[in-house]
Amino acid sequence: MLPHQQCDKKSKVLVFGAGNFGSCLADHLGDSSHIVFMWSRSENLVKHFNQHHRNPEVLQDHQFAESITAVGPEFPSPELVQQMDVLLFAIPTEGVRETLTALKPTLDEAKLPLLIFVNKGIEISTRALTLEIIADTCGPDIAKVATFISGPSFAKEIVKRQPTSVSVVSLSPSHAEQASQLFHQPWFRCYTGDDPIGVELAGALKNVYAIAAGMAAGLGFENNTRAMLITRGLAEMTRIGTAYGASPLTFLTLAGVGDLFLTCSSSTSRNYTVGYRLGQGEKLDHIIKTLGSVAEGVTTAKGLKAIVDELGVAAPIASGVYDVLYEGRAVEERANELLSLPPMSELDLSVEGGKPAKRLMAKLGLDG
Ligand SMILES: NC(=O)C1=CN([C@@H]2O[C@H](COP(=O)(O)OP(=O)(O)OC[C@H]3O[C@@H](n4cnc5c(N)ncnc54)[C@H](O)[C@@H]3O)[C@@H](O)[C@H]2O)C=CC1
Ligand SMILES: O=C(CO)COP(=O)(O)O
Repeated sequence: MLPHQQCDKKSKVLVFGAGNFGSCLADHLGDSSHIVFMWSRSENLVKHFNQHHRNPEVLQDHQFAESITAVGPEFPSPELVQQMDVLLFAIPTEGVRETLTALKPTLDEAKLPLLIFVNKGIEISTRALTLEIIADTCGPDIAKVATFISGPSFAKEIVKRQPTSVSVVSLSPSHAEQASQLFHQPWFRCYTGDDPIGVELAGALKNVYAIAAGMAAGLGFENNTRAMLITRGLAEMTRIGTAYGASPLTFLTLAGVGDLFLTCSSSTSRNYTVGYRLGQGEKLDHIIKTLGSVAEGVTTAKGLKAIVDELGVAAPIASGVYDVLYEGRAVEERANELLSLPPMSELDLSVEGGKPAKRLMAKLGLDG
């Protein structure tokens, strides 16, 4: 196992969310000698974690770094927040607006901590990416320096220090650089970039295609079908992203094809598992109740449908997933419809547009 490199500068980090990814990243930073607080809404989790340095709900076999203190269940106090160098948000996208709204009054803009987001989704009621949620709740100046980490990174492999790489992006290159310095380790390699819209879209959309890949496996289809779904899914993601206003190249990064490949090929993925169980004939409500963790692709499929309709781009796989999740269509029947589509050009990126990204950039006071 590669050793953790200790850092010269100890940062104080508050992690919002003590689920799989929040506790895994808290551990990652705690192990490199940062002082880490982890907020959970569960009183039992907070007590248990502080006594045993184990998370009773997720990653149960892992012994967590001693330098992590769980806090909660009350929302973190202004005194605690104001001491922090870094705030790391590891909660599902549906909880980000509520959390930032509660946090905003305590943020001191003159001494703003580094704000890092790792959620991968689209807010269902507004179709907003997290960049927009940040602008709405905290203002454009804070959104402009927010940083996003995304890429192929299963929590349960990170805690075992399996070599992993992620994209670290922000509209502000210096903030992406700071976040990269904070997280980078020989076994957790960080690559910086400046297309948060593309990275966010890639991270959210790959979950929908992971559901499709799981459905195909659940129906009994094998490797050729998975490769087809990954490749056509990538073409579809890139087409949607380009029409949205993101760079098509972003879909070739760790946050794009890297994460798509990972989650479409492994039953470790919750989204893949949701699809697999649907393909095997289970009902969505039952799957969600028994999954024990969030599968962001389920809500994202709904937000994505609205985005695709607005953009007017072809997204047959995402539409198929939406129809199964929300229109009560049978997986096999909908899959047969997809397979019966006429032949088409393989690389159709000739989409005009970029309106949603221009709208979002205008909200931030930046040219689209
Ligand atoms: N698990 C993984 O390997 C990875 C997960 N992610 C992303 O990280 C985000 C979190 O995922 P996980 O930790 O795996 O999910 P999880 O289901 O294991 O944990 C979610 C955590 O967020 C908390 N939470 C839920 N709603 C909340 C709200 N409204 N306000 C405050 N806290 C709330 C839950 O109590 C729980 O502590 C998701 O967007 C996921 O796509 C990203 C990369 C890898
Ligand atoms: O995003 C992930 C790994 O990069 C986790 O995927 P799931 O949410 O499908 O488990």
